[in-house]
Amino acid sequence: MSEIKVERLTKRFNETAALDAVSLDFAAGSFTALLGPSGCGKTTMLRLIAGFEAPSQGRVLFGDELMADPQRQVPPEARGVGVVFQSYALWPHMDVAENVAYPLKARHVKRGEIAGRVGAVLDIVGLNGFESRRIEELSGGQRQRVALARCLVADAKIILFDEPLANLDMHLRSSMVDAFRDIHRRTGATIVYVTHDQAEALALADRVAIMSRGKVLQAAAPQEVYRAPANATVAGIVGRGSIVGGTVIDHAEETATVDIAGHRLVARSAGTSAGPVKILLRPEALRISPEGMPATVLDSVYRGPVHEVRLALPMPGRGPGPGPGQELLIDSTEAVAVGQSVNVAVSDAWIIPGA
Ligand SMILES: Nc1ncnc2c1ncn2[C@@H]1O[C@H](COP(=O)(O)OP(=O)(O)OP(=O)(O)O)[C@@H](O)[C@H]1O
Repeated sequence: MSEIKVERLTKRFNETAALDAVSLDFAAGSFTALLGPSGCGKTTMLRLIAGFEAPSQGRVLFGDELMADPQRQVPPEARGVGVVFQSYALWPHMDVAENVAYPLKARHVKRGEIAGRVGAVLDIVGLNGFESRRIEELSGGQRQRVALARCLVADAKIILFDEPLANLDMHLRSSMVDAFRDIHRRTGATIVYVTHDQAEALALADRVAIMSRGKVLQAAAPQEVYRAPANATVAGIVGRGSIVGGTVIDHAEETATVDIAGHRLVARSAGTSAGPVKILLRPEALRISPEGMPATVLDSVYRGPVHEVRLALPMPGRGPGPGPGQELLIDSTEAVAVGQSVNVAVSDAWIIPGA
């Protein structure tokens, strides 16, 4: 059963639709990341689910129960939803245990039970032994863990996260990614997680909903949005890669032979396609090799384990050489010189639907 269902959900602020007729189901126990550029409507969607905003049109349901339509809204505190924001919103004058216990005290849970539940969630977030620490004595990552524990202690079936790791440094972020995966496993909660960090979204979620301008463009497993983006906008939001023009020579059901700058290769395809198409080539599917698509090195930047190399494809009818033609991005383990002629072997290509 769907734990959360949004139906043609629209939120307008003045003239602009921050959310534009979005329909999406969130299965019980699923972990969905809302991913997209700044201003695309991620936070608005979360706030409508939490009950901090009312819909302009459409509905929010939890199971069969109506939470909100333009006329009626169940107040946030009656929705039984846990919310964790980027700012931790902790009580500075309380210690860790008091902060975490707060939602239970507000509900008049018995003192003996509170201690046990606070201990259990501090264990989950790795803050055992920090019970009597003051908030100001904690690092940013520890504060976020306290906020997480305070949310978990209430045992909500639905937990909403709005960029919870945005204030943390890279090292802490990756350790928190592990903590979130663990929390999802242990609680089985239905999680909706807003981020503009695609690495975080792909690593954490079992489904990624790609948003742009108030719409959900694709909602699918991380591997699917990466390998088979539904359109050019999704391809641009998720992962690195090049989108090049080509022509379909011949097609089967799920593949097609395409011509890219005079070179033929087989690409995956969502259905039959013909004529000019746009093809997505991911850097890891391209390799400099003795044979393959001819190209010329435009630029090379060392990025740790690999050189990120920009290549120019030959212009049709002009032969190889740099020009205002199409470009490829590849990761090369070997250094290459600008201006060098190379060949590129392609192990995977995707014809972008409708592009
Ligand atoms: N209270 C408000 N009043 C007016 N406009 C708003 C309000 N809240 C959001 N908006 C507008 O709605 C659009 C979507 O905003 P939203 O905060 O949902 O985006 P977002 O995807 O979460 O962005 P970010 O990643 O920057 O947080 C933006 O254009 C924003 O300016």
